[in-house]
Amino acid sequence: MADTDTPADAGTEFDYDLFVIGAGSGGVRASRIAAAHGARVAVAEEYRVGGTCVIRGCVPKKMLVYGAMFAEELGHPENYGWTIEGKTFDWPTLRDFVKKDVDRLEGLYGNTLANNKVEVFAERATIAGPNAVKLASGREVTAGKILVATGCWPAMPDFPGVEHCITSNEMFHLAEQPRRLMVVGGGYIAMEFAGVFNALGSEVTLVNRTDRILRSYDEQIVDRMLAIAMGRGIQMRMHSLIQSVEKDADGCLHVDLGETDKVVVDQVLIAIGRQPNTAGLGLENAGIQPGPKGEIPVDEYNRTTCESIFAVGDVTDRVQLTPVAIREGHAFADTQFGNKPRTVDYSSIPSAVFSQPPIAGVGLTEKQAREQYGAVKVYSSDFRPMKNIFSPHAERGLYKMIVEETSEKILGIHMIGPEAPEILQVAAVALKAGLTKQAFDDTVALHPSMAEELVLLR
Ligand SMILES: Cc1cc2nc3c(=O)[nH]c(=O)nc-3n(C[C@H](O)[C@H](O)[C@H](O)COP(=O)(O)OP(=O)(O)OC[C@H]3O[C@@H](n4cnc5c(N)ncnc54)[C@H](O)[C@@H]3O)c2cc1C
Ligand SMILES: NC(=O)c1ccc[n+]([C@@H]2O[C@H](COP(=O)([O-])OP(=O)(O)OC[C@H]3O[C@@H](n4cnc5c(N)ncnc54)[C@H](O)[C@@H]3O)[C@@H](O)[C@H]2O)c1
Repeated sequence: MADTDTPADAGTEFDYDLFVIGAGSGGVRASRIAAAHGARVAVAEEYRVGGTCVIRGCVPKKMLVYGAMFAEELGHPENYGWTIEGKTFDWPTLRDFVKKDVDRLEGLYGNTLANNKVEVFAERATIAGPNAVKLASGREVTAGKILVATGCWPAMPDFPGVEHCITSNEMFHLAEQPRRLMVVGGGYIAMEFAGVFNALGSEVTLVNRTDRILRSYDEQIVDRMLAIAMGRGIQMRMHSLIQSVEKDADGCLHVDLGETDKVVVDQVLIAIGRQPNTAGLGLENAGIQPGPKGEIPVDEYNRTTCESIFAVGDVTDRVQLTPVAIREGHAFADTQFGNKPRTVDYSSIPSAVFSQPPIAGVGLTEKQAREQYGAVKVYSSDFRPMKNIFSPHAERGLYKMIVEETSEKILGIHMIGPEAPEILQVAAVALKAGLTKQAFDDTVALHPSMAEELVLLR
């Protein structure tokens, strides 16, 4: 791996000091910060500035989640004293409202790059050599350093008729709301879209190859999630794999799950993970050997085996989350162009699944804590959130805190319930700061709130 303290290329030996491939979360942050440090920066984007998070990930997804939450509230207006005649839901209206905001954000990201004097090439770029980039237009440019921030792409299984299935990319552009939606996978994307479309009134079937979903989350929390999802009408087909999909003349999809019956749906969403975007990227032109999933191997300073080439974000297959890609891009720019060598701390990264209701967690799950520490203590609160009193669903929230047995140092916090991600973000500070359960006990409850359950854990 190359040195960390290589100074920015000040001369004009190259067209740019830095060429970034991919204007997503990691690439935009790296471009902006490197330019602020005085580097001459260009970035190439083959689709839309903003990348997955802004254009077809976190942001439009969260807006659809708000749509689902609104539908949920509208489902039981009478307890609030409202009578609403002629309620109807129009998917294209929600879809187009989300699209409009994505367009607005894309513009803001473009402005940020322009304001920082980052040159944007709206085209695909590939690596032509250690200091050379080839653009789709045929033009070749040179740079002192190249940063690969090309992200990931949805993985697709291989079965007859897979071409009739779609990925999360297409979910934001559907012409019609699917009356019957099949979701394949048991991860983030599967649970989030299953929750959204179930709340919007689609019949949702989730197909998962094992009996576990959301593997990185606390099992008890996930079990609660599964029970709630089934209670809300999501059909769970565990230990199932699609054998084939056939499309009939009406456009309906007949899905063979290898069982006696075929399930007929309007759309099949494949959400089985995302693979690094390195195919045809020209890594071989710089002697970089991708890893088994196609990822670019890097060290803690985001250095590849080629000393002028770096990589950040999903393409490195470390942690596929926006805030992590942003931190990596920032640390790279500070290290290489700001004379401030920095690495990213990957410990205790909080995360959430924006399902209905959401799940959030930080630190070790109960199982992981028992494996690592042997004896641990688990405090929990299993409660019916006051908000749910208005709802026909008698759903209960569950908060768990896992602590070291003797010191009671917090090892993990896990939650399911309304607004869990909002509450967990703050609780994660306590875990990161190395606090003990006593600090929570010492804090007076803020009543009435759901968050107060965290200082009342037993
Ligand atoms: C549906 C969905 C929901 C998500 N929700 C969340 C969430 O709630 N919270 C969260 O933290 N994370 C979420 N994520 C993950 C998050 O979006 C990614 O971790 C993050 O966007 C990674 O940033 P990146 O910079 O590595 O890559 P990206 O943001 O994917 O950016 C890569 C960019 O490179 C471009 N590109 C690729 N190859 C080339 C090339 N050769 N030339 C030019 N341009 C190229 C691509 O078009 C893309 O714009 C979600 C992802 C998806 C798919
Ligand atoms: N809220 C968030 O932060 C958020 C939301 C969406 C996506 N993301 C990021 O994007 C990544 C990708 O999301 P995802 O949901 O596609 O992946 P994931 O890794 O979360 O889940 C993939 C699921 O597909 C299953 N699977 C894998 N291969 C399979 C196969 N061949 N056949 C059937 N099932 C298979 C896995 O067992 C797993 O349940 C996530 O890992 C996450 O980092 C984050």
